[in-house]
Amino acid sequence: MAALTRLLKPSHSFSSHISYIPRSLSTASIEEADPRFPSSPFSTPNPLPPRSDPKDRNVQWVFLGSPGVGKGTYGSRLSNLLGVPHIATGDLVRHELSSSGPLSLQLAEIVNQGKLVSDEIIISLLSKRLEAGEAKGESGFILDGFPRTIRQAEILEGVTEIDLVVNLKLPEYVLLEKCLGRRTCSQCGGNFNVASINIKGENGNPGIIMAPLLPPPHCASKLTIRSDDTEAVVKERLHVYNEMSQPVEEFYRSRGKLLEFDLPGGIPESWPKLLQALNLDDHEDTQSAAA
Ligand SMILES: Nc1ncnc2c1ncn2[C@@H]1O[C@H](COP(=O)(O)OP(=O)(O)O)[C@@H](O)[C@H]1O
Repeated sequence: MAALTRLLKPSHSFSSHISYIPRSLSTASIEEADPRFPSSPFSTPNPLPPRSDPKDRNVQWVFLGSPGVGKGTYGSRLSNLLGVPHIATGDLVRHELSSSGPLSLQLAEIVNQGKLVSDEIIISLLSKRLEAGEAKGESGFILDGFPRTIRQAEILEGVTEIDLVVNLKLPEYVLLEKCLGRRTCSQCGGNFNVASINIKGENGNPGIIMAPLLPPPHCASKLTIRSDDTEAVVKERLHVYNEMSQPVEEFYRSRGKLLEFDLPGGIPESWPKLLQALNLDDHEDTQSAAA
């Protein structure tokens, strides 16, 4: 329980917000060095070695990347494949926003300006989510949208061992289009994207083609747009990412945990390559997951 005790020390500014750290975010493996990840800084992490069943892997992964890059898309696909929960702090924030709880007005103002919610609030929401998952017997996770500040990364580092951090990357001009094209079905919760991206390569920069991910007819009349997916707010979120979250990439790079992944295109092009980069292309489940 060493890590938990450390986190809950009265001197720690988060002590009043973290009432519980699930076992998966607490003790055991912290003190043991993980031989999969060499300690030398700037080394490229070696994703998990192939094993017979991806669901045995119980991963603790983080997805980093700018708004619109596809953290949710690929995080949730991998969560299905690996049988671990996909926990997106943006979803936790939106869930809180949609409730009439005391936090919702405060959160609406922050989110609709494209700013970051305070570390205290986000850790409190995440702790509650992990606690609920632990009670249901969840173990392992794919974290999406957390950590987003060095402070969040340090706190996470203090309580658990992150196996791998996947840094998804797309050129900035594509990110804006992708955010503005996002749609969610208010009935089934399905996520779609109406943006059609076809940028020719020039001046040594590669071109990129991303076909839209269109909703089926029964969702078409029920599509919603996130209130923070307006041009001005997306630009601010991209700016905030560069200022506050890009240093988190370096935090993990220097610990040898960062796997850089440049998306080569849309889902059909990117998903098989991502599986390959993660050593997950060896299992039959990947075929059905790709469908
Ligand atoms: N780890 C976090 N720290 C602070 N704020 C967060 C965090 N995760 C989500 N948020 C808040 O929720 C909003 C939506 O998050 P998310 O859905 O991850 O958006 P994005 O598309 O920008 O990656 C963010 O703009 C921010 O206000």
